[in-house]
Amino acid sequence: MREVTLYQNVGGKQMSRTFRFDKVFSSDAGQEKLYKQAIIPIVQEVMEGFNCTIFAYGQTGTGKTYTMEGGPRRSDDGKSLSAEAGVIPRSIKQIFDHIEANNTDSTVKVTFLELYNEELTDLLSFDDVKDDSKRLRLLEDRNGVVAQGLEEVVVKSATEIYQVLDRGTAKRRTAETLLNKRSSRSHSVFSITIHMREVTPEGEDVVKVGKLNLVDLAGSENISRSGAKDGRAREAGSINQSLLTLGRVITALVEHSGHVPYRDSKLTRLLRESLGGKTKTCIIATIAPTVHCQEETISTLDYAHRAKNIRNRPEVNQKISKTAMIKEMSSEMEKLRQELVAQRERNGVYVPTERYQQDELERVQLRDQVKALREEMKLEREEFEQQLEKQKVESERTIKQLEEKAAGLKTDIEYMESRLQEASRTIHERQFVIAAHRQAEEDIAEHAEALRLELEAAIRDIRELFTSMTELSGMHGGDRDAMRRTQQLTRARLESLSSSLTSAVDKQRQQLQDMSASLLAFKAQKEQDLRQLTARTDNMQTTITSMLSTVQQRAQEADSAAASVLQGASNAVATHSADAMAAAQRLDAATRSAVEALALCMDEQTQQLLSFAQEQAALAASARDSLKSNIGRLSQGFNGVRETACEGQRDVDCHTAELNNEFGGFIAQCHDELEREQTLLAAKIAEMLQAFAKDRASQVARGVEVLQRRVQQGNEVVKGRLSQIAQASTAGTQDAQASVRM
Ligand SMILES: Nc1ncnc2c1ncn2[C@@H]1O[C@H](COP(=O)(O)OP(=O)(O)OP(=O)(O)O)[C@@H](O)[C@H]1O
Repeated sequence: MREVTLYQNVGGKQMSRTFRFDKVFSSDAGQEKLYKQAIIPIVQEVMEGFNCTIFAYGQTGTGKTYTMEGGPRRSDDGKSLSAEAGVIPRSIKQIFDHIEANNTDSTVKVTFLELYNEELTDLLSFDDVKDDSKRLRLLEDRNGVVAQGLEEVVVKSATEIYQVLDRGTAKRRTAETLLNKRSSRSHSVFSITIHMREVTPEGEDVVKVGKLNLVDLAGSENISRSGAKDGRAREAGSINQSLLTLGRVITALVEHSGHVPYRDSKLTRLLRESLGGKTKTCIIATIAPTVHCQEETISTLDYAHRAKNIRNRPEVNQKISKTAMIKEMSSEMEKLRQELVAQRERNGVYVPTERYQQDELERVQLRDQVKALREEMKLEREEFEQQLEKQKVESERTIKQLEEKAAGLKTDIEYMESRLQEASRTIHERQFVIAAHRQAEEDIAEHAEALRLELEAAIRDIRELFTSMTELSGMHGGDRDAMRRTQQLTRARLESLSSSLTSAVDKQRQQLQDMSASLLAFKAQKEQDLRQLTARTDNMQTTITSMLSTVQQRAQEADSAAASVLQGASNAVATHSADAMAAAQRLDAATRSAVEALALCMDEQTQQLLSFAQEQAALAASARDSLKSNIGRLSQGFNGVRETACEGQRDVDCHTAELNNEFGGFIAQCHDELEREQTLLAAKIAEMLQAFAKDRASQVARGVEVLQRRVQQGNEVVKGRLSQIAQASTAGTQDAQASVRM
């Protein structure tokens, strides 16, 4: 079987994807089958002097560890391997079987390390797993990248190697109890190096070297799900870094990019030779054939499929002649001896000439690097200073603008205050006018009282007039004309009195109406003023709020820009310092001290930079704070003025309402009183006229009666006189006749 086909339901459509591999094993394929078909040829190549690497890659729980380590190692008989034994024990067995079968003179060395959080732990050392100082460092030597101080355990039999393996696994488990499920998130590399002695056809003794790396990678889903849980951010990030870099390295190798980012993670640095190098590499991709793991399965298959396209250039390791080997070992022994002597005497460390020269070369390179770093730092510092200067200028400009706006606001506030004063002056004036109106009202009331008195006096005069008229009428029965004139005169005076009273009332009403109208206009004016004041207040508040938010935003921007520049500088310095420190560790004590001095100098510069940046940040913060406090004060002042304005307005409203009430009552009262007085006056006048008319009629009737009586009396007198005259004339006639007769 060489294919994996994945069926997916995409938008209701059944789709399938097929991946081709060298070999595919179903879930029921046992450990033995996999080993026989896939691993045996690789281990054989190792025995031929090749370097080979076997990776287990896949989602957590899909069987990477099971494939590499397997279940119980021993079968029930305790001699052979169990059916569940994985790739590692089986490879060990194959190697030792081969050695024994060929009776090869050989040395087998094993190393076992774990990479967790970008930190290397030697699983075979007896150091405490919690001791951070015992973490391994990666160094590059002429054989490639090696973990400095990694314990290489020489083993003589498969049983011994199993014990070593168990020790490493136990140590890994101890670490796992410290951090739950650590194995899912760590990578482990178990390496077996075999030195095999051979005799060439020429009869030369040579040593053949083969190396097998067995790598159990962290769960691949950590790539996509990393960072999802807060507590694991850094840890997952590191796994990401290693797995992602592995992915990127694979992509770069497949696409034949110029740059392959091996140096971006410890895993890829460590396995550099296994990826696109001289090593033969096999990837075992483990998957879970369930629907809910579909996404991860596709990703794993994709990953493995891409990796399949990497073309390594396997080369058999150069065989070392026995003489060379002895020479190398002697020089190594000499080196160790010198080191031991130096250690004993504590007067330095022995360094072989070649190593010294290399170190010297590295020192020179490092010096150049440091110089370049200094230049870079200088440039960064200059750039940082320029940015700070720019920000300072910008902040100053902003502050100036804000100050200008604040000055504008102050002017506005002053203007508001003057408007307020004007309004309170107007209120006083209005109060004065109202007082004057009240005075006028009182005057009018007094005038009305005077008029009333005058009317009473006039009524009294009329009475007197009628009395005199009556007398006159008695005396002069024929003086009707005079009486009529008097009557007309009286009516005219009464009318003029009534009209003057009406005009006084009208005037008073008019004055009251004017006063009401002016009060209403005053109120409307004040309301409009208040509306304008409120609108301006709102505008000013909006402006202040927007100014505050702009200032805060600018300050935040300045802070974040400074922080990012600072962070960038710190990062650069940290990276450079870390690189410099790593390089320094490869040098001798003298070089190290020079580098340390340089590092110190860099630290100082960093400190200077940091303190400078902090100073600038503090300056920016204090400028921002003072600006904030200025604006706060202005805002407070403004609020105070607004409060005062509101209070003034409330007073105005209150006064206006009181005045309205007072005037309403007063006007109503005046109206009532006027109407009552008018009614009373009208009633009195009507009464007077009635009484006057009645009196006059009765007087006239009495006069007529008197006159009639007098006329009768006159008639009777006349009659009596006439009869007397007639009698007298009769008597005279008779006398005359008598005299005549006489
Ligand atoms: N082919 C298999 N046959 C029997 N059991 C298996 C097989 N594959 C995995 N298992 C079992 O499944 C469980 C998980 O497997 P394993 O620990 O090997 O997964 P893993 O991919 O290494 O997980 P992690 O990434 O967490 O280390 C173990 O209990 C293991 O014994």
